[in-house]
This record gives sequence, C-alpha cells and structure tokens, in this order.
Amino acid sequence: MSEKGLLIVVSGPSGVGKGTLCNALVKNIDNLFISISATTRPPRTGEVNGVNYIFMNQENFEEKIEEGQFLEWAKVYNNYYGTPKEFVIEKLKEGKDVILEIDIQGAAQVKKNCPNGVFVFIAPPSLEELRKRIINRGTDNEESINLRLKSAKEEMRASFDYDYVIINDDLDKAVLKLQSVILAERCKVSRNKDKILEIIGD
Ligand SMILES: Nc1ncnc2c1ncn2[C@@H]1O[C@H](COP(=O)(O)OP(=O)(O)OP(=O)(O)O)[C@@H](O)[C@H]1O
Ligand SMILES: Nc1nc2c(ncn2[C@@H]2O[C@H](COP(=O)(O)O)[C@@H](O)[C@H]2O)c(=O)[nH]1
Repeated sequence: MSEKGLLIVVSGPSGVGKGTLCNALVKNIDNLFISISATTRPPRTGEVNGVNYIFMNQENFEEKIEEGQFLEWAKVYNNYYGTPKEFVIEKLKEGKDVILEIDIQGAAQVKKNCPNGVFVFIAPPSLEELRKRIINRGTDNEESINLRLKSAKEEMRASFDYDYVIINDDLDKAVLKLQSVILAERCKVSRNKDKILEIIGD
C-alpha cells in the first residue's frame, strides 16, 4: 500500500492495556482513528456491535476471508479476529492515520503487505501484573484467562520484531510514550518531502 496516512500497529498480550492506551490516545491526537475489528468472539457485557467490534458468526467471517475483505486476520485464543480492509484504506487515502490493535500473527501479515507501517509492542511490567490486570478486568472466565496468560510469554518474544516497545507500567507515562512515537513518525522526512516541495514551489 502506498497511502498517505500512517498505519500504526499496536500489539501485546491480552490485558496489557492496548485498548486503554489507544482510546486515551485518540482523544489527544487529531486525525487518528482506531480500526474496528471483526470477530467471532461473543460480545462481553457492555460491548456494542460496530463500536467495540463487528460481531459475526464463523460462517460470515469465513465468507469475508474468501472475499478478501480483511487486511489481515488470525485465529486468536480460539476465535477469529480480522481487520476490515475498506475502512483502513479509505482513511489512509484521506491522509488520516489509523491504529490497528491486533495480535502478533496479524501484525506479521501487515508487516509483509505494508512494510511502511509503524509497529509498536506494548509489554506489561511483569507477568504477575499482567495476570492481575486480566483478572481484575473481570471479562474472561478462568479458561480464557489461562489461555491468554499461557500465550503471553511467546507473544512477548515477538516484540523483538517490532519498531518500538513500550512498557505499560504507569498509564499516563505509557500514553505519552505512544503519543510521542506517533508524533515523531509524522515528522519523518520521508513523510514531509511533498510539503517542503510545495512550500518552495517546486
Ligand atoms: N498502566 C496500567 N496500570 C494498571 N492497570 C491498567 C493499566 N493499563 C490498563 N490497565 C487495566 O488493565 C485492564 C486490561 O486493559 P485493556 O482491556 O486495555 O487491555 P488489552 O491489552 O486491550 O486487552 P485485550 O487484548 O484482551 O483486548 C483494564 O482493566 C485496564 O483498566
Ligand atoms: N489479528 C488480529 N487480532 C486482533 C484483532 N482485533 C483484536 N485482536 C487481538 O485479539 C486479542 C483478544 O481480544 P479480546 O477483545 O478478545 O480481548 C487482543 O489481544 C488483540 O490483540 C484483529 O482485527 N486482528
């Protein structure tokens, strides 16, 4: 993809705080949008279709895979999750920046197709703190919590393939770090050449 906006991929183990960080970020930075994923996971209490996720059954999800409607998709903790292509491409073409909050398998697919993306890994200060966060969130049953924690170590090793690692210890500091990454990426020379040429009239 050679679009104008910045594609930011945020990954990290379940419960590390990706959603919390990204939601805080879009309030602070203009022209930044979070992609809404599709999933076959059943909605949690309070989750709204089209806001938190686009909820669908397995048959519909597999149809959309066949139709090539996903930028990336993966089976994560026994459910399908995927990024609808249309929204992301539309926003990037408009010059808007888009965040994908996705797992490490999806991130690897995006890296292949969109190497110009920015890849950020969010890590917990410790695995014990991660466990506390998932339990305290109160959204998952014991089986789901165990599955998510079991995957965390392997997911953490994947962080070595990312551009940035942010340890989400103090929330406000982690928000500032993620914000700094995005603002600095927006200032890269490669992203501003056209603007400079426009200013000097070339
Ligand atoms: N820095 C932090 N310190 C303490 N608690 C935090 C911090 N960041 C997030 N949390 C809490 O941790 C829990 C998990 O956060 P969140 O749901 O954002 O994680 P996530 O990475 O998006 O999870 P998932 O991948 O499962 O969607 C929430 O209850 C959130 O309030
Ligand atoms: N590959 C993708 N992974 C995704 C996408 N949307 C979310 N996710 C990942 O799923 C887990 C679990 O989410 P939960 O809401 O059930 O807690 C989460 O950690 C994300 O990394 C997606 O579109 N593609």
